[in-house]
Amino acid sequence: MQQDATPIISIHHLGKSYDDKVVLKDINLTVYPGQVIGYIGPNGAGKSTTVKTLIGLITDFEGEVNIAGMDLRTQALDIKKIIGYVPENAEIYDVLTPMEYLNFTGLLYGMEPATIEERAVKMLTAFGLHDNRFQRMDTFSKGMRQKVLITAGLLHNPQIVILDEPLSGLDANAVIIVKEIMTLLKKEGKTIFYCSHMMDVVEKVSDRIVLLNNGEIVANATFEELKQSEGDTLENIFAQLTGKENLSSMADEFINAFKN
Ligand SMILES: Nc1ncnc2c1ncn2[C@@H]1O[C@H](COP(=O)(O)OP(=O)(O)OP(=O)(O)O)[C@@H](O)[C@H]1O
Repeated sequence: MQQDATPIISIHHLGKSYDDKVVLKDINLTVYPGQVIGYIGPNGAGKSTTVKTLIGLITDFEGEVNIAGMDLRTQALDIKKIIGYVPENAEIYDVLTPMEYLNFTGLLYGMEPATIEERAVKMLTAFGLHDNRFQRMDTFSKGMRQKVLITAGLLHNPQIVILDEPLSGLDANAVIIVKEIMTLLKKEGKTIFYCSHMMDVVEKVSDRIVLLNNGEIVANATFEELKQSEGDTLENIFAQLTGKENLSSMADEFINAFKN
């Protein structure tokens, strides 16, 4: 798709270690404008580390990252302006109300207060939080907080949207809304980098699936291409490529712990 366009994200030989533990090894990835990348991998594979690098939180990486023609090492602040990031878990300022929090976030992005107000009300209403918009968030459920985080990540209408397990804690209706939001953002030409363990959603929304295992990319293809070479469902492909084909015997082993 759009192979002749200029890439919006180019990652060359990205590496990252925590002390002497190597977490990302020679990651090479090219993402074109308007693509939805499903970035998947087992727990601890290095997905969040990749994302934290792309959004400029991790600076001591090896290799080169270029985003929208800007070098991540020297132009991180400009890059941050065009990225929207929704983390899986965040320390939300829960003594604030959603409107206060979104106002704070929007102002950090240099948005006009009137635009923040208008957009925040519309987005919160779409998520069913209109009546909660002036309540302190310390009483909110995980899903309600997640809805506020998603709103905060998208408020400035970013060109690139990075979602790290955004569906965490959301109820079934909210999952449908977020999937639909992703589809609409894609239609608007946004580039989406989507990390998730929810294989059914990744399978449906991604143009390209990138599978990370032990800090290395072990697959980078469309779902159709993966199906032809690796298996019928993304769950099976995932198990095959991450060397975990004996999942039921692992479950047996777990339950056997109760037996003498
Ligand atoms: N701040 C840190 N200091 C030391 N090690 C870390 C740190 N953050 C992550 N790691 C390690 O790096 C590896 C990759 O972690 P990362 O969070 O990127 O994985 P992930 O693929 O996002 O996993 P999950 O699916 O469980 O969220 C793990 O072994 C983790 O223990």
